[in-house]
Amino acid sequence: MIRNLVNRKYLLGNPNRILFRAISTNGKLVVPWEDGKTSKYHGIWLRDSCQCRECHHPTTLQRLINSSSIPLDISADSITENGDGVEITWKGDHKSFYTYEWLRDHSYDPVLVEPPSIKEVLWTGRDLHNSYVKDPYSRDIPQVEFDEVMRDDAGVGKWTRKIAEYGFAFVNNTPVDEKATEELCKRIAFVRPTHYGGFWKFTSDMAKADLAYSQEELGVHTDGTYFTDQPGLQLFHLLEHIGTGGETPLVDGFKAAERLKELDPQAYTTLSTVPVPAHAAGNKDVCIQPADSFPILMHDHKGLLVQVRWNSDDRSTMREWDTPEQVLEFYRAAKVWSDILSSQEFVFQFQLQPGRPMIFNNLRVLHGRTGFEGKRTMCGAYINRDDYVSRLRLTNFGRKEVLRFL
Ligand SMILES: C[N+](C)(C)CCCC[C@H](N)C(=O)O
Ligand SMILES: O=C(O)CCC(=O)C(=O)O
Repeated sequence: MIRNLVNRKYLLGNPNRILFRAISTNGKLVVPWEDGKTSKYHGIWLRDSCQCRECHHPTTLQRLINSSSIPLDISADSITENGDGVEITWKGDHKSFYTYEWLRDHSYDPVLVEPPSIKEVLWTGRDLHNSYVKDPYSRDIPQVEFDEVMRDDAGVGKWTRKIAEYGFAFVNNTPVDEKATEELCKRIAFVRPTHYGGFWKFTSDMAKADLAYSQEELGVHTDGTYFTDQPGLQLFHLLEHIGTGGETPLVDGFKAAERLKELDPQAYTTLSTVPVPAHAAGNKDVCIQPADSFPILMHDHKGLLVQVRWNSDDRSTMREWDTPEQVLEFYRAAKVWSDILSSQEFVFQFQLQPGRPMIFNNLRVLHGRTGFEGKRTMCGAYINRDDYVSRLRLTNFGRKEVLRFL
């Protein structure tokens, strides 16, 4: 038993029981853990992952060695362990040291430790609507205070956590002006500039050739389906509306996709596979199209739904079909999806208020606008997904915890 490690939160292997075989083409480092699990590591992977100052820049955290210079069948001259980990002396005399904690965190055969994450709280419009109509400031509605967000990173952590859980959040008591709203956005990260500008203010004057700059109704959608890198967050702050209409419907796209999969698995598969082209071409100086046509429901390499890319207005004419039969199936599936998105059960609709901006995850939550009359002025911005998630993790888990899994 490793005395000083017994109370460590990682049940670590008894070093005398490292069943080490010479690291060669087939040899691996094998670490049996106290909890009965056993990790196996390839020699080239270990050498490539050496964390010493020659191989891994201590400040920039970048790799310094040329991975392709490592022999595929690299082997070790010796291996020793101390209470904290394992030292390997490679042929050619380079020494690498791997703490047991690092080995456990980075175990891949099998994966033993998952990085910290925030559990999503999926919702239907009905879940939120009933609370909202009783009290728009109900605890059921994700919201934070402007002052707490502006005050410190704990406030930013609370705000980003709400966005991660619910896909959106209001910010109460925000000064009704562009400057304060832009400063608010920057508490998460720099804004994402596009052909609409960086931090934007817009009204129904067709200043940009896009329906957002009109009084038209906009069905629920995600923005930027025509960008390869769809904007991650979007913030809207209604500065003024003298007139009627202009309500905001929101739908939790992940909850809607869950229902689609239950209701019509074939439709879910169709919308997860058929490539959908998109464009932004109203303004004379741009014709923006993504590097590829992407499906409406996008999954990560583990099959997890991570992005909803749906904007029927911005969808281009679809010319690329696997087979002619796919055409009718796509429109059938899109109708099932659209019916879910517009159903009373799934839509949470409210009127944006000056002083209460709303930010949302544009890769999950769909937004829209009912038609309106009168003078209506909005401001807001996009923020890149990766810049948001970086800020979310650092303010909620702390840098040390986040860096554990690089
Ligand atoms: C937000 N702002 C008014 C600046 C731009 C709106 C862009 C709307 C576009 N049809 C899309 O869905 O991406
Ligand atoms: O005007 C609004 O409330 C929203 C406009 C919109 O949907 C957009 O800018 O994407």
